[in-house]
This record gives sequence, C-alpha cells and structure tokens, in this order.
Amino acid sequence: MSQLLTPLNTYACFNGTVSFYSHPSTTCKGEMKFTVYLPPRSQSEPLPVLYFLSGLTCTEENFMVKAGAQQFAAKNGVILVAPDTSPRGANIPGEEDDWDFGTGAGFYVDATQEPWRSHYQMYSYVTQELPAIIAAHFPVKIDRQGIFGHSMGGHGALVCALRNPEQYRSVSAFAPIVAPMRVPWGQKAFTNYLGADEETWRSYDASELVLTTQLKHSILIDQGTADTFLEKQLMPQVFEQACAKAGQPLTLRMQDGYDHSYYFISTFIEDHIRYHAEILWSE
Ligand SMILES: N[C@@H](CCC(=O)N[C@@H](CSC=O)C(=O)NCC(=O)O)C(=O)O
Repeated sequence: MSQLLTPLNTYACFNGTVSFYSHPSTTCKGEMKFTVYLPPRSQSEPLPVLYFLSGLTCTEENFMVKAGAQQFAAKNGVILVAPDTSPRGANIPGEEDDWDFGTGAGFYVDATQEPWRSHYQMYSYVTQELPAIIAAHFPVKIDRQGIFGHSMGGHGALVCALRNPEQYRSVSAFAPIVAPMRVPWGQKAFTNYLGADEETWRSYDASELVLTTQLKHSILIDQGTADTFLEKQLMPQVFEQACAKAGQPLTLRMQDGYDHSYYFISTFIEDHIRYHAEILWSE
C-alpha cells in the first residue's frame, strides 16, 4: 500500500490548515488527490477524523471551498478529509463523455466490469487505502472515524458505514441517493460498473443494506424540499421506510425551500459536524 504523499497547497484557516495532497494509489492504479483540514487542536493531540464524500462533478476541492465546515471542525476538534470523486486520466474510452458517469462520478463502488475495473475502485480506496494513508501521516485517533457526504457522496457515506459498522462510528448525509438501484443515476452507474445482474447491486444500495445491518447510532439526513433531484434521483422516503422496517434509528429532516447546492450544505453543516463530534468524542 502506497504511503507516498506529495503536498500541493496549504492555506491557513480558522487557526488550522487546509492542505491539498496527491499520491500514487495502488487501489485506483493512478494518482489520487484529497484535502485535509487540521484544526488547531491537532497540533497538541490526536483527534477524531471525519471523511466527506462529495457528489457528481466534484473534485477534492468543492467541499473545502464551499461548505464552510472548517470553523465547526475547529470548534469541535475533528479532522476533515475530502477525497476526489473518481480516478482521473485513466485513459478509459468514454470516461469524460458524461457528467454523471466516469470521471467525477466513481459512485464509491469497486467496478467489476471492463473497462472500468482496472481503475474505478473507489469503495476500497475510500474505506481502506485512504484511511491507512491518513493514519500514517496525520494525528488521527484511528478508532474514531465518521463519514458523511452529499448526493452521490451521501450514498457513498451510507454504504461505507452500513458495510463497515466497526470502522465508522457515525454517518450523516445531505440529499443522498439512498436507493440507487431504483433511480436513473444509480442504474446507469451500476449497470456500467457492476454489470447487468442486479443482485450484485444490493451491496451498494443503502436501502437494501439497512435491512440486514443496523448501526448503533441514529443516522442524520438533511434533504431540501426544493431540490430538483428529489423525486427522480433521491427518494429519501424509500430509505425512511427501510429504516422503519429494520428498526434503524433515523433523523430525516426535510428542509423547506432548500435546493441541492452547497448553499444548502453550508446552512446545515454545523449541525452535522456537531452530530459527528458528539459521537466521536463519546465513550
Ligand atoms: N450538471 C450540473 C449538476 C451537477 C451537480 O449538481 N453536482 C452536485 C452533486 S449532484 C449528486 O451527486 C455538486 O455537488 N456539484 C458541485 C458544486 O460545487 O455544486 C453541473 O455540472 O454542475
């Protein structure tokens, strides 16, 4: 597993630092990028770490620039990590053709189909390679990890947490794709990355996973009512019903008038970071 990091840029932020890094990924077989926010407390003690998975078209930069998360990470003593959303420059035919598939749209799955399987291994990258790199280079409490995300990244966060309940103590999401098997974005990605057999899709669908694995803590989801993707791509009611059936505690907050943008995320980011910090600092 590669541990070589190339520092790119560093910016002072709320008495801590936002830093951009690049590294050769053995999982994705190419150069990958991520950003880290180190709050001031990390200079004197190891801290919990909170991973943010971004949505379609995003890079490692969107969340750090637009969400306004750093001041609340500083206040609550958590390190933030935001990876890129796909491999880049893999030279796979068609990877740049669509904004909702290929580059910028890795969907946090391990592709099993050609030509994607050689590089598009975002599930393993996010759950294994990246945490190992973070643990090797930054002052994190490795037994205190949380994960959250937006849209495609909300789907990724829920799937990573439900498949690894011992690894992630807390999970939340903004406007997540909670039922990818039933919606066009998910069906397109899963058909191409995972193949036509829909049975193989279940292990990447939060509304299926929650029926068999429940988490210790309540899941927090915020969803805007003015989100243009709400009915066709997001369908939070499917996850709500699955959680009710499985007995999984869920706080689903329908936020009146909010859309799918980072204006929505930045409005509620404080609540999410406080939710994670309370769990990650407890016990
Ligand atoms: N085609 C548009 C819309 C793309 C978009 O809304 N992307 C969201 C995530 S959608 C689900 O995963 C996003 O986070 N965009 C980046 C941003 O900074 O807002 C487009 O190309 O923008």
